[in-house]
Parts: sequence; structure tokens; C-alpha cells
Amino acid sequence: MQLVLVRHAQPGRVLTTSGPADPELTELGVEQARRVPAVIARFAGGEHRIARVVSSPQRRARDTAAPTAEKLGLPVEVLDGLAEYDRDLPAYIPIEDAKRDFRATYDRIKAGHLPEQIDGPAFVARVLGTIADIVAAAEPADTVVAFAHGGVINVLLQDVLGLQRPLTFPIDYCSITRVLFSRSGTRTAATVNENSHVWELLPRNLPVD
Ligand SMILES: O=C(O)[C@H](O)COP(=O)(O)O
Repeated sequence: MQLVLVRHAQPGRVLTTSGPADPELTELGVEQARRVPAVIARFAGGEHRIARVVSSPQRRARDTAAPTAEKLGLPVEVLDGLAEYDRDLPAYIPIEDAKRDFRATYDRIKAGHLPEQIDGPAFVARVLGTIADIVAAAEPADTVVAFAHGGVINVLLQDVLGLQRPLTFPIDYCSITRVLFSRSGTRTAATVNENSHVWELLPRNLPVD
């Protein structure tokens, strides 16, 4: 089966809140999310079918999933285990803002490490367990589309590729990463961070005023 992982679109910045930060998409994020359905629909055809659309419970992932699920005529199945490592934190700073305003946090992520306050092994076990359940429930010709997060996608890639650090890859908003699971148990990272469908909508590629 093929697992197509889509990182959520750009969310807003939430700095102070009484509970966990759960930002909505920005206008740019909504536009990015609209680019996803046409790309995903190409994975259906022949004996291949898109069997499920699953999502992290966080709003930025669910709202990114919505246009794709609508185009496919499938529900968005929320899976708690696909939540990002930051789900209980009271702040969300988009990575392009962190680069400017929270340099130490940004540098730590870019060096491949989860934030200090995160229980890394518990996060990895929760994500890998959830993905193992998705794979076990799928038929060999199925594609499952999972809307998730940079950390979730990275720790799966770490496991599949045997990498040392949890956060090796820059995973762009609405980019697509595909992992193949064979009947015999072989796992293959087919593509990582495919982003041409949103290239000019990525913050670093926007026109400079
Ligand atoms: O890149 C980030 O901002 C962090 O890894 C948080 O993950 P997310 O933005 O993909 O939820």
C-alpha cells in the first residue's frame, strides 16, 4: 500500500492561550490547501484506489484535508495518534516566524532535534504505532492519504531510512511525502517533500515587497 503524507498548510501564529494552541490556516494556507486535491486525485486509477483520508486532530491538518476529502468524496477520519509533538503546548509559531523571532528554537529544529520539553520516545512510539495500524487495515492496492505535520512525517522517515536524528528533512507546507509498504513488510520512501504544486505559495518564494 501507499501512504501519502501531506503536511498541513500555513497556520497563523498563536502565542498566548489558556489551553493548547490550535491555530487556523492563514489566507495563504487556505490557498495552499486548494492546490492539494488535484495532485492527490492522480494517485487513483487502474487497480489503485484512494481508500481513506485520515488527519491529525489539530485544526491546521483537518482544514488542509477538507478540500481533498471533498473532491474524493471521502470523510476525513481524525486519528489522534497523528497529532504533532506540540499538541499540548500553549504556543504555535510558524517556522518562518521562528527563524526571525525565536532563533534558538529554529536552530534546534533545523539541527534535527525535537524541542527539549518533548518526550521524544513517547512521540515516536505513538506516531509509528498509529501508522502501523493504518497499514495493517489497508489492502495492497490502497492509497491512504494522511494529513499531518513536519514532526510526524520526519519521525516516520527516520524509522524507514534508519536516520540518526528525528527531524532530518525540511517538510514544506502542503508538500507530499510517499512511503510504500509491501506485503512482505519492506518499506520504501518513494518521494520526500514534493512541493512543486505550491512552490510559489511557500513563504520563502513569495514576492518581496
Ligand atoms: O516545522 C515546524 O513548525 C514544527 O515542526 C511544527 O510542526 P508543524 O508545523 O508541521 O505542525
